[in-house]
Amino acid sequence: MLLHFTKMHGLGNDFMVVDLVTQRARLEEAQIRRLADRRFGIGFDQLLVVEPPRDPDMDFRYRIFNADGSEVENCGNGARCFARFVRDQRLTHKHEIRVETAGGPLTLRVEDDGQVRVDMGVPRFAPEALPFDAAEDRLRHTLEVAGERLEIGVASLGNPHAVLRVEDVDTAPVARLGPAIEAHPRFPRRVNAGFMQVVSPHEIRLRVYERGSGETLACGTGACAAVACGIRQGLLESPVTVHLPGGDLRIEWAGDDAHLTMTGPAVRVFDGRVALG
Ligand SMILES: N[C@H](CCC[C@H](N)C(=O)O)C(=O)O
Repeated sequence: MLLHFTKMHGLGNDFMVVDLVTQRARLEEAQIRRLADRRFGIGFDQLLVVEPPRDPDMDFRYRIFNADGSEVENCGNGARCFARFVRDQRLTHKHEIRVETAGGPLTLRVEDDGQVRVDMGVPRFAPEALPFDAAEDRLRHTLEVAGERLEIGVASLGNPHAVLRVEDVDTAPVARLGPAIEAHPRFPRRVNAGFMQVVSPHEIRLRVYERGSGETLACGTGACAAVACGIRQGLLESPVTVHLPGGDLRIEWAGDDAHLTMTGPAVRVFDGRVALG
């Protein structure tokens, strides 16, 4: 069968987006890995799947698969592309779209200027929310990794994030420490590893080594996690502009039990069809 898809990106974090509302297909883990391959397949950081909702209060079910085939709880850049896609495909005419994810509900709002604003819910820091093996919630945890003793913040945006403050993201040891943090045994479901440089209380630079995909040009939930940890640690104040290699995101969070919002672009690149072997 031929599966119709759309290639999209959020600040260079790129996606294959598939409508399984009007199409039917079963995508196995090995197939997803093949499709994700940038030489033998279509190539993407994540596969985003649009399905009918299971919860009648929601408009869609939003499923996310990393390039390694693992299904995950959330994808922030993907959420913005999801909102553009379902409107472009006329699966909805709403400007405010409620979606259910494995990590909880999200509200996506397509703004008049074409940017998309996502209500990411309340960031959580308790170790069990990630999960992370630690005795209690702390602003910073000590992590022994690759022969080094690091001080990290941890946060869940539905998916797990470790955030390491660095002096300069350009010289940060992302290639060496990223995989070691991702696979650290204290993160039973692995973790996304963010490297955050504080420019000012309202501005950071960030690189993210993503769980299941490696370093990407941008990570939406990673930007949210870095800002949430930075605000908690007293380093940052809302709103914060996050400069990622692929571009900028605006993150707002009033702290405590307030919902955190992320605003940024969503770009459609091309439509295609692929034979599912
Ligand atoms: N690699 C992430 C999923 C994609 C997150 C990222 N692309 C975003 O924009 O939030 C994880 O395994 O939790």
